[in-house]
Amino acid sequence: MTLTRSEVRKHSTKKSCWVIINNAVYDVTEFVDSHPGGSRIIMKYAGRDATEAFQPIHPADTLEKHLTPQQSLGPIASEASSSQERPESRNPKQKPKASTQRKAKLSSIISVADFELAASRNLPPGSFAFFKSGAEDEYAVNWNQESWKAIRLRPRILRPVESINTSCSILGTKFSSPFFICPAGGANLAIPQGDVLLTKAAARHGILQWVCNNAGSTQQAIADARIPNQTLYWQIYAMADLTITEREIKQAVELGYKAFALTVDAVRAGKRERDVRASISETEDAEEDEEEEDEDEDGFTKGPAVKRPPVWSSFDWISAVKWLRGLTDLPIAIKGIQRWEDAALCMHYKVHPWLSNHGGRQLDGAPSSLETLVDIRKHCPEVFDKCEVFVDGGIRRGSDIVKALALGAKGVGLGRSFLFSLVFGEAGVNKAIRILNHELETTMALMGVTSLDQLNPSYVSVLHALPKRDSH
Ligand SMILES: Cc1cc2nc3c(=O)[nH]c(=O)nc-3n(C[C@H](O)[C@H](O)[C@H](O)COP(=O)(O)O)c2cc1C
Repeated sequence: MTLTRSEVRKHSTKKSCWVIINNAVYDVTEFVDSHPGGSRIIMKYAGRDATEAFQPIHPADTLEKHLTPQQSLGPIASEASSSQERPESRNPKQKPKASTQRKAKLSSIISVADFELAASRNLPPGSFAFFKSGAEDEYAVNWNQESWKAIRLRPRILRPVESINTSCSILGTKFSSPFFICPAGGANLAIPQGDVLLTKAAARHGILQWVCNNAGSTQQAIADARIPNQTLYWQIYAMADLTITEREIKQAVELGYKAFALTVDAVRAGKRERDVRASISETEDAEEDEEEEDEDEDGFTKGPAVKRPPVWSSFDWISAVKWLRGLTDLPIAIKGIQRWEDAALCMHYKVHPWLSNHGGRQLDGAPSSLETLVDIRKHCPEVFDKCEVFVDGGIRRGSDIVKALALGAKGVGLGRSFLFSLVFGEAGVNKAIRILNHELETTMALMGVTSLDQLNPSYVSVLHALPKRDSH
C-alpha cells in the first residue's frame, strides 16, 4: 500500500508513531520506549521523514533486524503524486551550523594524528564528537596515548638494513603489515559507504580490516567489496537477542569472513559526555524554548550517537566460549581484555586475547593495553606462545606499533585514526596506511631489524616511571 506524507503526519504521537526512512513508512510505535537512544529523538521525527537523521548512525540492516514485516507499512507516494508535500528529514527549526574554519586538505596531512585535526574542521560537530569521545573525564583515552611514551626503544646499530620486510601472519593469514583497521561503528558519519571504502583501502595495501558488526553497510555489501583473496575478519557483540548474533555469525562464515572477535568490554554503553553534550547543544539550537525536563529522558544517561541495541550481559567465560564454539571453528579473539588474569583465561579457553579498553570509551580509569601487555609479560608470558595477542588504543605512530610487537603483540589495531582519515574518503585511508607503513619501516631500519620476527623484548625498556595519569 502506498502512503502519502499527509497520512504519515497523522501518526505523530507515542500512541501511534510512524516515520519515513528511505521512502518507506514504518510503524515504530512499539519501539519508541525501548529505543537505545531514548524516545525523544524518535518523537522528534514522528510523522515525518527521518532518513537523514537515521541513516548515518544506524547499521544498514537495523530495520530488517528489529521490525516485524507488519511494522513495515509500505512505500511513500512519490513527490509528483503528492506535489505539495516536501520531505522534512531535518527538523525545520534546526539550522545546520556553518563551519567558520577553513576546510583541511589531504595534502596538508603528514602524520596520522593530523587526521583528527582535519576531521574536527571538516565534520559536523556531532559526528566529530562521536568519534573523539571517551568515557566521562576521558582519562582512559588520554592515558592510552600517553602510556606508549613509557617505552623506550633500544636500537642495534651497524646491521645491514637495505631491505625491510613488514609482512606478518595474523590468525593464519598473511598481511603486508602488522597494523589493522579496528572495528568501529559510525564510518558513515564521515562519508557514505565509509566501511566499504575501508575495505577497499585495506585491499589496496594488503592489510587486515576487522569489520565492525555495527557497520553502516551490510555484512554482504562489505564482503562484496573484497578483491579476490582479500581476507576480512568479523567483530560481534552478543546481542540481548542471541539469535540475531547467531544468524550473523552463520552468515559471516558463509560469506567467507575468516575469524571472529567477541567484544566484551561494552555490556553497557560508556558515559560519553562529549557526545552527549554535542547532541544537547544540537537539540538546544533546534528548540527555541526550554522544554520541561522529563525524568524518564535524563540526558546524562543517553547512549552514544550511533545506536546499538542492548547486549547479552549474562555470559561467563564457560558459557560464552561454549556458545561461540558451538557456532564456529574459526579463530576467536576476545576483545576487551584489560588485565593479565583474563589473558591467562583466554589461553585456558583456547581463544586469543585482544587487549583493549575500547579506545577509552567505556570504563574511564581502565588500564591502557600497553600496561596489560607488560603485565602479561611479567605474570604469564606463556600466553604469547599459546595465543596471538592483539593490542589497540592510542596507537598513532609506526614506533608505537614496533613497541607493541617487541613486547609480544601479533597485531596492532587503530580505530579513530582510520575513522578520521575517512573525511577524505578512500584517499584519506590510503594515506593513513602509507604514513604508518613509512614510519614503521623507518623505525625498523633505525632499530637495526629487517623483519618483524626479529623484534623481542630486548628491543624496548619499560620506564619505571610511567607518565603520570593526571598529566592531562
Ligand atoms: C567511533 C568508535 C566506534 C567504535 N565502535 C566499536 C564497535 O562497534 N565495536 C568494537 O568492538 N569496538 C568499537 N570501537 C573501539 C575500537 O575497535 C578500538 O578498540 C579503539 O578505537 C582503539 O583505540 P583508538 O581509537 O585510540 O585507536 C569503536 C571506537 C570508536 C572510536
